[in-house]
Amino acid sequence: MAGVTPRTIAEHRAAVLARVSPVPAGEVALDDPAVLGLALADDVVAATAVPGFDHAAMDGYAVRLADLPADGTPVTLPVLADVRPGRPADPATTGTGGAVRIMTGAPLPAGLDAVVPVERTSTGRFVAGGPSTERTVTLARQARDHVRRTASDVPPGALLAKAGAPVHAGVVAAAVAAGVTTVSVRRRPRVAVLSTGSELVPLGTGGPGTVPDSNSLMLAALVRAAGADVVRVGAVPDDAAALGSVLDRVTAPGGAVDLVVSSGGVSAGASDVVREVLATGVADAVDVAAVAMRPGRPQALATWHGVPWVAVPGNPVSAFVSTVLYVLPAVRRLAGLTDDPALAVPAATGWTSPAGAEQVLPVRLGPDGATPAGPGGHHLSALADADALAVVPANVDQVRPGDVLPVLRLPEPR
Ligand SMILES: Nc1nc2c(c(=O)[nH]1)N[C@H]1C(S)=C(S)[C@@H](COP(=O)(O)OP(=O)(O)OC[C@H]3O[C@@H](n4cnc5c(N)ncnc54)[C@H](O)[C@@H]3O)O[C@H]1N2
Ligand code: MOO
Repeated sequence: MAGVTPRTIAEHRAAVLARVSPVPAGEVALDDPAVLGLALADDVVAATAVPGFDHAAMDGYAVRLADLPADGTPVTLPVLADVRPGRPADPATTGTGGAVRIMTGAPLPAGLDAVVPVERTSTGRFVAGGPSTERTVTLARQARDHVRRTASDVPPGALLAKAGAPVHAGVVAAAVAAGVTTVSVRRRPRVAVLSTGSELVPLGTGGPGTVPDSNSLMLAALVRAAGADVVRVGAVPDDAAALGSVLDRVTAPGGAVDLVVSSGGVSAGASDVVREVLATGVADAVDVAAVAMRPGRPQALATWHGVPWVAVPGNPVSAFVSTVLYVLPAVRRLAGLTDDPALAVPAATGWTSPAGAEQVLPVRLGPDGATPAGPGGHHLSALADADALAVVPANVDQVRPGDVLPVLRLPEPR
């Protein structure tokens, strides 16, 4: 692409991110499974304390420490009452000079301040479901009080999860326990995915000279894994009018996609339909770029009827790495998720890298670090074996074992 000064990966990513902003937020109940994976639009703060009341941490007998000799001498106490989880402590159990049979999680009766586990008492064990038959119990002071105190885990108002984090099982556990019922989350962004090329045919069809449209399925899988809902258009022929009408349709008001992603048609060929459509005047904010990276040099950005459009090159490995580098951060920003930082991972073996361009290499992560995936290099078979992409700086032409590289993990399938 003559006349275009190559930019860095970071520069192109910044250009992409400048075009997107988070989708709107709304309240969703924490018992709705659809909340899982969505980004928090606000911090989640504890509404109530955890625990909400002083309670027994063991099955046993609640006692008043003042009734037990400090030197550990056993005493025999009358069993005054029986308290169970889920009911408030009966004021009648607020006795002193006796022991109260108590089960784990039950509120500690007022005036009592420790629990002696049943196995350390003369009772030995409780019979499951059995009635309270003990009239007295012999027990001694223990080193620990086995009481979980109000707010000892979470004080009211404590920050449980930050805006930009995804709602996951741990967030649900902490928030629900702390009295939170709904969270403010952003809906999943909607992303239209299409590929361009007159040679492309849908899955399971084809003839001489045709190519299965793997990119639109691959793009859809990555975009979905990153948290978006995908509108997959599939392959569009190398025809500017056809591509223009597909873009008009997916960006029509009410159709409401938040982002369009296309593969192919961005280099200098006679049938490079994206380049052709970008020149028609319908597209705004057109940015045809060359990135000093291998693979994935030709890239383009535009806005179509107000919707941001990221165009990645058609070579399937180029399309894959470009999607991970540029499209997935855009999806995360639209979704309201905080940026996924690169890991710093040592190379487990050495490999060569082109001079003057950042190399984006599919790798496998293991205990010794990153190893080129599959047969190495930019092959589809490497993608099938990869769990991350390593980014080798432009000024490095030989990676040595132990060199620490930025590594982007591929998203888990959803
Ligand atoms: N004269 C130049 N030629 C090329 C340049 C250049 O700068 N000057 N750049 C090269 C680079 S780098 C790349 S990458 C490719 C990208 O070209 P396009 O984005 O226009 O991609 P296509 O030509 O449409 O396709 C390239 C290749 O990938 C196959 N392909 C495309 N789409 C799919 C799909 N959906 N599923 C499976 N395979 C697909 C396609 O059949 C081609 O083989 O341009 C270089 N050329
Ligand atoms: O850089 Mo192209 O993107 O060679 O494959």
